[in-house]
Amino acid sequence: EEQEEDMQRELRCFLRHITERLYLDRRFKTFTKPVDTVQVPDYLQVIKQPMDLSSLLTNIDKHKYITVNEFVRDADLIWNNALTYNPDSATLDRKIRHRAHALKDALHAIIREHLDPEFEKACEAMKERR
Ligand SMILES: CC(=O)c1csc(NC(=O)C2C[NH2+]C2)n1
Repeated sequence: EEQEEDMQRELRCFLRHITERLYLDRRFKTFTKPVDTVQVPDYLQVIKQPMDLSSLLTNIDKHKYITVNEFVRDADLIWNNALTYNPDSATLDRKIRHRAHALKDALHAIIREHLDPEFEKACEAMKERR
């Protein structure tokens, strides 16, 4: 009903704020768009669930996430995929892994700083009711 729609609108606003903060951070430029599988042809053999910051924004606007936890599961794919695809000691791999860890830390710091646990509980309760 009405207050549930208000809560979901507030959730989408919160998730957009997080995603836009990360999108604007120059360290995370490599994570803003889907990996170009023409330039990186073996990417989809290695990574089964690609994710990126622009896709998160699209998903938010398509009402894919009704709890913060569902959003975090997709957001965690971004940096986890980068660790998986870049395991070597080569300089570029290490640079991307460093950025992946920075993305993980920034994502979870913003959530810890801004998320009211009672709000997430209310979203989870609504998910159970549906
Ligand atoms: C987004 C992401 O994880 C990504 C984009 S390119 C890349 N890695 C490379 O191009 C090579 C360095 N060893 C493979 N990783």
